[in-house]
Amino acid sequence: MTDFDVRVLAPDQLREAQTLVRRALFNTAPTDEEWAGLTFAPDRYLGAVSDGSVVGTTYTFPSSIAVPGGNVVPMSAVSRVGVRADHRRRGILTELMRLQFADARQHGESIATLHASETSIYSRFGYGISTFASELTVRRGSLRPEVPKAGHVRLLDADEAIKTLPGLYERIGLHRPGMMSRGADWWPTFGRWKNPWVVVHTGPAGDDGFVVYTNEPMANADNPDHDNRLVVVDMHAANPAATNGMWRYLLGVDLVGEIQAHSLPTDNPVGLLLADPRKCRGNVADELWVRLVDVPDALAARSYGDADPVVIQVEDRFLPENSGTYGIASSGAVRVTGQPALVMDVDSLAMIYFGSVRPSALADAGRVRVVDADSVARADKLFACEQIAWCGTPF
Ligand SMILES: CC(=O)SCCNC(=O)CCNC(=O)[C@H](O)C(C)(C)COP(=O)(O)OP(=O)(O)OC[C@H]1O[C@@H](n2cnc3c(N)ncnc32)[C@H](O)[C@@H]1OP(=O)(O)O
Repeated sequence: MTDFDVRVLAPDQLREAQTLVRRALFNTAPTDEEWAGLTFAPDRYLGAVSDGSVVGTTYTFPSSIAVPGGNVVPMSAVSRVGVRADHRRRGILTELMRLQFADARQHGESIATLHASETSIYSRFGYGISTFASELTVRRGSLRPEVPKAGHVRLLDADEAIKTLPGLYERIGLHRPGMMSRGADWWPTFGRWKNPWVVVHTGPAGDDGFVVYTNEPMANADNPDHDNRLVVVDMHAANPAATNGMWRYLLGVDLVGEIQAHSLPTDNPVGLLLADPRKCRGNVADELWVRLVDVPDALAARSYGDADPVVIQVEDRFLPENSGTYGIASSGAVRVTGQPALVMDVDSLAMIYFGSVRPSALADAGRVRVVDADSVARADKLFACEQIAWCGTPF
């Protein structure tokens, strides 16, 4: 017996919902000005309501995501998950997740993704870490002289930026698995960055990259220079020359003590561009958490490497209709009957889906049960992906 109902929130409940989620994340409630700038995909803000008050929320906007092999498939981009502090641990998020997956299926979205505030929340609902990103800090770095120079950069003001970037992002394209479309539901959230600097790179074929960064003063009693920290929050490039050009620009900005870059692809070239690679320190963090909401559809959407087939058994306690055996072959993936060679939970399947983690690594870690030892190397080849997956879009 629960004392709450989960449902699609009505438009007049959205500000209460937005206030709840901001406060759940220890942020302030939206001001009138902030609220006026927010838009939401219709009927995708879900809530738990108790005694007439919104006590839990989750939202999704429809997007699409590139999967290995180049297909781009409908995807639920999940955010704004929060339960009021006095209503936690009584199953509200669990029921919201159940409703959200049903809603995703109704919209034909076989994949759901999110960025997690904590790693302890989402595995139980079948999400696994599917892409990773580099977080870098460059302290007083300089570019190696031989880095090729081609093209130029220009600074945009806020109005120019919002006119230019949507088209430029589309032109750059979803060229890695894990990259997602940024439609009309994403671009209004660009306002999350206060006073951003926006720089566009132009190469021989036109605009081909952009970087968005903010700055924070670093000066203090021990550091009286007017140094700033540049915080790169969004950076995309169509080609290496654009990446080089934007790093050339960033490293050349005056009054900068350090550059922090969030969420770069793990194969970013920054260390290779620097005269002293040790000026660049960083770590790799979990980026996109993925839920295969409709496992047969999601498995059929991606391509596979060249190896003899493997039968896997998927166990999905939260959405049992996904549980079953699947034949994975270089020609595709379908439901089959028969003995599995590998057995895994659906969150582990999400981890190997974009090729960021190898099945053998999960087997070594005890997360994939191996029935047929010969199948592990074949599964590695089938799920491998030449390009390193990366999303690169915060939401
Ligand atoms: C994509 C995003 O928006 S990320 C932002 C996520 N939101 C936040 O971090 C805001 C602060 N946290 C919250 O609002 C809440 O704690 C939530 C939303 C994470 C969880 O909501 P709840 O309604 O308490 O979750 P619910 O009661 O359904 O919990 C289900 C299970 O998950 C566990 N669980 C839930 N949250 C956590 C957590 N943060 N850490 C560890 N375990 C958790 C519960 O203990 C429970 O386990 P059980 O089934 O073994 O009993």
